[in-house]
Amino acid sequence: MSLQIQMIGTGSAFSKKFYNNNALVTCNGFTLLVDCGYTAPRALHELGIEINSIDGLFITHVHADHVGGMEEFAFRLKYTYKHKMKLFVPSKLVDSLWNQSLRGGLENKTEGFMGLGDYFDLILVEETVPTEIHPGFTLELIPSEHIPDKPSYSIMFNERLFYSSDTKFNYTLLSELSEQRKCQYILHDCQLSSPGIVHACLDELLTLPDKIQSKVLLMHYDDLIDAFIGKSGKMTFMEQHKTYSFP
Ligand SMILES: Nc1ccn([C@@H]2O[C@@H]3COP(=O)(O)O[C@H]3[C@H]2O)c(=O)n1
Ligand SMILES: [Zn+2]
Ligand SMILES: [Zn+2]
Repeated sequence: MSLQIQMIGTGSAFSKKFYNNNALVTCNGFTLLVDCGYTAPRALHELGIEINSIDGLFITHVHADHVGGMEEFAFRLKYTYKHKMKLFVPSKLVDSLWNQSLRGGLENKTEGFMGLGDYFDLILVEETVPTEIHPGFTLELIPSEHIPDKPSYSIMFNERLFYSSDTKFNYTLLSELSEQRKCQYILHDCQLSSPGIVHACLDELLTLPDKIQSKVLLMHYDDLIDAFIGKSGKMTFMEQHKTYSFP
């Protein structure tokens, strides 16, 4: 089943030129928003995409550029659209997503809104087993190395497209995905300057063999991108708002 991906933003956490690195992934008529950062509501508004036209939301980890738009989503879904969107959350993230990121704004004891399930149709997702979220549309959580002791996930879609979200560079994983698992496409975060520290940086990604690089699309980059065009080997920088098709 083919996938279409539109990055509603391609920026790093502190970019002032690009929106947060969040993606609309569509397969077989189902549109999933991967991450909902603090710029997501504006980015969607500029694209003319109504929140309630999105079928589901998936969260990779609890940094604000990935979850900071969720309070607005929750309030508008409840009060404007009167609709519970499907919210797919890795089970290890549920507690911190509510108690450490969203509870301050969303808890309402008077109305009895005491958890994510009061705003969303909450669906827990487990690691390392492909989960069918819609007929023909699967995702598999791959724990990523990002911040020590803070769970974060990359995703394998339909067993052939790897979406890193935020992760340090992992040559072994990318080789295995490409060679053993026959992964066809790799969408990877890319910090332009070295060292990466909590992200993969361009210098590290350039150590991949050409065969793997040619599968790689780069995202989550900072505002100095213009100086790096033409310096990314066989890898391609994704463009914000463009829709990419993956047959
Ligand atoms: N040790 C760390 C931890 C975090 N950071 C920055 O904080 C950002 C949080 O969102 P992000 O997209 O994961 O990118 C992180 C780093 O820019 C960082 O630069 N060094
Ligand atoms: Zn990020
Ligand atoms: Zn992060």
